[in-house]
Amino acid sequence: MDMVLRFEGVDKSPDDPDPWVTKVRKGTLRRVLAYFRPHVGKVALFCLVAVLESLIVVATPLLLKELIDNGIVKNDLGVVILMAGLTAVLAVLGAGLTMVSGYISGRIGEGITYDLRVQALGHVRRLPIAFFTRTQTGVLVGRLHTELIMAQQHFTGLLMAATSVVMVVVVLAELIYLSWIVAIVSLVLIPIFLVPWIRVGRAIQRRSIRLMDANTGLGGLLQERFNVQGAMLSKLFGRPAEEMAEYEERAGEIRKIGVSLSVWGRMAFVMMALMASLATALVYGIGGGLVLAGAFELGTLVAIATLLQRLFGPITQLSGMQELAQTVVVSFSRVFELLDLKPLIQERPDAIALKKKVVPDVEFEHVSFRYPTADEVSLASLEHLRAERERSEVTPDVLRDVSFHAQAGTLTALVGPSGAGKSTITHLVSRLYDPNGGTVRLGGHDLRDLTFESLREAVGVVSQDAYLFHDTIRENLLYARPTATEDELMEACKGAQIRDLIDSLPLGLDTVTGDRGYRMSGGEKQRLAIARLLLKEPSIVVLDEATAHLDSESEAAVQRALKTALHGRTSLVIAHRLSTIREADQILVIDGGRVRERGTHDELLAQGGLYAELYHTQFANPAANDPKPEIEDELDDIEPEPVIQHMGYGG
Ligand SMILES: Nc1ncnc2c1ncn2[C@@H]1O[C@H](COP(=O)(O)OP(=O)(O)OP(=O)(O)O)[C@@H](O)[C@H]1O
Repeated sequence: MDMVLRFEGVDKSPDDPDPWVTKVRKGTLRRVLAYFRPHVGKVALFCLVAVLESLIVVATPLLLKELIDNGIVKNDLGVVILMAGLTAVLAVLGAGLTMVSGYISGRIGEGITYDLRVQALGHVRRLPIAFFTRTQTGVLVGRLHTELIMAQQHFTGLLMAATSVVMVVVVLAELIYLSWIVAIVSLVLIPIFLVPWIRVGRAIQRRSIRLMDANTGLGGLLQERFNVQGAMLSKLFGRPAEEMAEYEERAGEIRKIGVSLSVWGRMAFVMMALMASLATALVYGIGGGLVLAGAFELGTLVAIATLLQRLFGPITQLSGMQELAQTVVVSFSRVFELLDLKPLIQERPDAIALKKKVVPDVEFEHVSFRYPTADEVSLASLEHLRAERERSEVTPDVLRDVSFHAQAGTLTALVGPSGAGKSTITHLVSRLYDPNGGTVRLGGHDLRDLTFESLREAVGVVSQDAYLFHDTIRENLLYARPTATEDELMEACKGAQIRDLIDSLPLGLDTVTGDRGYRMSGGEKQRLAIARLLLKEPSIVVLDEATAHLDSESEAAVQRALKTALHGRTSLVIAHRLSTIREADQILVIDGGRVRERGTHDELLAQGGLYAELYHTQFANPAANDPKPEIEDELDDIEPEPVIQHMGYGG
């Protein structure tokens, strides 16, 4: 416990700042130890092997004493051969036991890291989307992966070093047995040496954390810049010289900390070696005098000298243990930080499942919402650029008193300026966020009363920039329904108007989509996303129509696909296309987080309000002024049509 408290007190200096985030909390050590519980049997076996190893180590000097005093000095070859043989046998046995203890410590270390990793992954998976919107992906991956590997390595090293404790105790006991004077001298020297070592240990610990942070930070930056979108932005807008300079600066920082860590580590080693040499010289001086005075025999001095080598070796390891233990505790505490983040959105223990096969209605009742603050959803250490003042800054309300009712099986179109809150409304329907006030209901149930599983099954989402995994088309589709047969996959592709494309590809469904689907066009990706939706068969569809102009063929295909996707479902569509808006059972005009107007296309036009104004502004725009604004209902005749770019407000 002391150790943990000491970490908290690590001094900060301008040139050697603490990492600004990781705090090792009181109780962390106890928490780390709790992970040992399932591995108690292996730990006991490990201790037993450690004791056996120590006994072998201390038996060797006794054999040497016997060999010298009763063999060489008394000229007895039999004793010499027997003792030498026994020493060799013990050496082989000791080597075998060291291998066994290495295996067991590996099993314990890996086992504990496995438990922690699985727990952390499960927890992060449950965190709300707000966490992921704030977190730098690479840094999160670093925390869950690289840092855990480091923790595991240090942890296994720590277990190995733990055998030193047993060794030191046994060696000291034998020293006392052989000569209490020499034992006392050794005992006095150890604390004198360990005091300066504590300072060295702290310096090493500070640098280890900074190194971990710097490595994770660079990893995060690389992940961001080297994914397809990042690489594209960088190629189009990037300033290679400046970017390279940034990489160099970060890599240079890592080099600087690494060199400093290496120097401090070497200093620790030198201190230990010096201590061992000085102590050995001292003991030989005192012991030699005692042999000359006839206080003990030559064999005893050699045994003591041998033992001392065995004592300072484990002490060196023990001192390294402090650094290792600190690093392990810090590494664990970085994962604990994540585990301690309470998911803002949780399933109630008594949550009920939404009825299957029944298409529910969607109702918003006086809903207000603001996006959560940084402190509510994420960790500063995972957002490398988060400003201190932003942490608890309350964000403004994005939705204010929003009420509407989307009848089961109908189409509701959301229109309005960019930033009005349309996407936010759709996020609340799939419970990516909970409202701060009011209620969102599906089929008459408050969303917060429903099980996650039934909600996931009921609501299907197609976003503007449909995300595809870097995998085959088949795997991307099966993600929605792993049990789907080949026929069902092809049927869904047909419904989504993507079948012809797939048939034309040499590898068909086994074509790889590329990172984030970058090898598919915008329209193709959206149709694949629709196929995925059709396989999922949700009763509610949340859709963000593409704003980008598609060519006439893609346009018509997407619209046909949508027609299939929305049929018989309750749909909430962020609409950009006139045909969708005209077909909607109700249009909600969202502005400034409120529902300003509602009604059908004709009703709203007749009202002559905001919708009418925006509609006319849009179509007064020559670029968007299609010669045939009247879209025929017969989908086969669909022509490219005006895209309502957020009703004239841009975006
Ligand atoms: N994760 C977030 N955290 C904080 N604020 C957000 C977040 N997402 C959106 N906002 C803010 O909420 C407001 C509403 O955004 P929303 O995405 O709902 O608008 P929208 O009407 O869908 O706009 P667009 O048509 O441009 O997509 C905006 O001011 C936006 O900046």
